[in-house]
Amino acid sequence: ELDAIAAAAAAHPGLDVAICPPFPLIQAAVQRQPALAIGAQDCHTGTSGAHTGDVAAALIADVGGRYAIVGHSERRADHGEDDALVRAKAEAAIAAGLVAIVCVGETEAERDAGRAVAVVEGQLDGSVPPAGTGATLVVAYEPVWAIGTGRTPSAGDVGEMHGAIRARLQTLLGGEGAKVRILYGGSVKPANAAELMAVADVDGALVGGASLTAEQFVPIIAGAAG
Ligand SMILES: O=C(CO)COP(=O)(O)O
Repeated sequence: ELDAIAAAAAAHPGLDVAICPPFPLIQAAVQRQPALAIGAQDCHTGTSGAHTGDVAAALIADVGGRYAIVGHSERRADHGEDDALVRAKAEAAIAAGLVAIVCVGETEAERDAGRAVAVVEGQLDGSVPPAGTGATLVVAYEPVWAIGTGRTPSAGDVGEMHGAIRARLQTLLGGEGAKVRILYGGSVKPANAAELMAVADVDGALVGGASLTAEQFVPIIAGAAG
């Protein structure tokens, strides 16, 4: 699968394609496809010390990783990660030379209550590193209720949220906030990728299930390339 994905990435040099496998597979993925960007699904906040089971951002960089996803909703839910911890992880990733992909997104109850934009703005305020730049920071909007469910927000709702995220990033980061790429994630599939990627301020996708097979991920790469 990785070979076919790497070939598709090479065929679209204007697009940044990255694969973020579980920790034990990062080094093997880098060695197999050195030209394909590989990243991690998490990282630790610290640079040294005794933290058994945690993986330092510098170690991810050492084995050739280039990205770290931080604050994924599953980390926030399964491990109680709050905004301050997510920000500390993002800062550690950036300090190690990685690009930090900071995830935000509302639950279904929060959306039903009309609080989706306010919730995401609050997550951005708490988790975006103040020194983030267009080169070091990516934000991924992933509504929790859309992850792995086959459901996606309407293009209108995605546009509203990404516009709000852009505005907040510009408030938080000034001019760099205009350069930070904002990904949409949650049930991105070959059939909906092009439509979602065409929405204003959607600069890419964070793909879960459909990234596991080249059969599904390669058409998403093509859809993102337009
Ligand atoms: O959480 C996700 C990516 O990190 C999205 O997962 P799915 O694409 O499987 O919905």
